Amino acid sequence: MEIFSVGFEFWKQLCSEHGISPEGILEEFAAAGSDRKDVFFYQADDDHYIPRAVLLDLEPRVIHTIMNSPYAKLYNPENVYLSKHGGGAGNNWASGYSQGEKLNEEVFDIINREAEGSDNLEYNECNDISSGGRWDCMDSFKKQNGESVQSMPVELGFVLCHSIAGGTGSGMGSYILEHLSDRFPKKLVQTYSVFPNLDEISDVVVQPYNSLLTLKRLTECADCVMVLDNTALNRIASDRLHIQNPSFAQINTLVSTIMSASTATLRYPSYMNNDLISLVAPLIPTPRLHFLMTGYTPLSSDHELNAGEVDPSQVHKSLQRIRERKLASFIPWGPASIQVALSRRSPYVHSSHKVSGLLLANHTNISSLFDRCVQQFDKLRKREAFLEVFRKEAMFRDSLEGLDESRTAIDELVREYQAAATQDYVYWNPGKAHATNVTQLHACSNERISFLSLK
Ligand SMILES: Nc1nc2c(ncn2[C@@H]2O[C@H](COP(=O)(O)OP(=O)(O)OP(=O)(O)O)[C@@H](O)[C@H]2O)c(=O)[nH]1
Repeated sequence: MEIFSVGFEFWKQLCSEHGISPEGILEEFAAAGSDRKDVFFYQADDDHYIPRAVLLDLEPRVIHTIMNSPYAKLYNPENVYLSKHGGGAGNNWASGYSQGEKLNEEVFDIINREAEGSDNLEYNECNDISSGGRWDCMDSFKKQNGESVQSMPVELGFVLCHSIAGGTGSGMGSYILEHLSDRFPKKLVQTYSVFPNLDEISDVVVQPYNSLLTLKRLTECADCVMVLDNTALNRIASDRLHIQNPSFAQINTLVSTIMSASTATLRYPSYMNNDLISLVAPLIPTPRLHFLMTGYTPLSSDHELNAGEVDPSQVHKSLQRIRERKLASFIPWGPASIQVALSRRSPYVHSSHKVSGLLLANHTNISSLFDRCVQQFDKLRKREAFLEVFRKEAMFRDSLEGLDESRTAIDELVREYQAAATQDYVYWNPGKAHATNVTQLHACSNERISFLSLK
């Protein structure tokens, strides 16, 4: 199974939450719903919904799997793109990137068509691209639902879902990411990026090279990266859910839960966080430190079961307590930022938990993940291991500078996160050595918790 399954699971989850059948038909029981199906789907006719998605791949296997599944008719066939070459990227970032360059026109024709279509619509949209190597491009409307008298400003954004370790999602993904931010400089680019499981020996030997090359683009070209860490997800599955050797299908169930919960306030709007910008802006006070951690919990104590809906005033009291008692450490150079967004959730998907919560945190400790990636890179690079596959591609034929620049960029990112945990971060200058004693750093964060309550 491949990473595309993450995007596929996401769409399956959205269909079930909005009462849309695998063929894209709105179920009768969902016809009167006040949810915003149009955030992630367009309406072909009264009861037919199509995902705002572009699926791209360099080899046919996964797209064929989808086309042979009950969801074959869900997607717009013009938005499913398979390279004619069909040989994949061989787990090589450079191959994925250079194929992205060659296919640039065809791929961006599809993306542009989606984006233009969105602008022409009366209500606003936000685009989305998902899937490792294959990108779903979804324009998400922020059309106010029927009762509202106000119309919202038109806004377009992209969400990309990919892996950083293989060849297609990382290499071709990097190419698209660079050109997306060039072509749509004012649009928000958010990604769901799958990080490899560093606890196990990967059969992708060049994974550390692929990862740093992609991380550099994620740092420079994305506005917000949701880190989906396979190491952490595997540990959760085995330690907390007691699943020995979890499969990707099991991991992807966790991932699609996080993805759907993190888009819940867009799809079930309330008074705040109902567009992508207001969702991520409070979490990201400085532009490069935009890698977010997620946590999810079904809260199921008796108290919650009897309490029913979350009382916002109680939530705010709890937050105040956290601040007053300093139960969490926050960045010392800015206000302690912890927010809660309450959201409804789908009435069509049964859950035994009355309340569940998604945590989105911008935590300086994320730098330890990048640091591990740098260390893995160094181990290979020092031995000059597996460089010949990169030298085969024109961009690395004469020099491996591009590879080493990525290492420098991520090392700098790690140092910036470390500096952000100190009072004098405001004076931080990437070019200069920072006089921080790393051992004295403590991790701090900016947090947002979404409580999804049943209504
Ligand atoms: N969570 C999750 N991770 C996956 C899945 N499939 C692959 N991965 C991880 O993603 C990385 C490789 O990504 P792939 O999707 O196989 O690679 P690709 O982007 O298709 O690139 P090529 O195979 O070179 O064309 C590895 O770190 C895998 O552990 C999946 O279904 N779920």
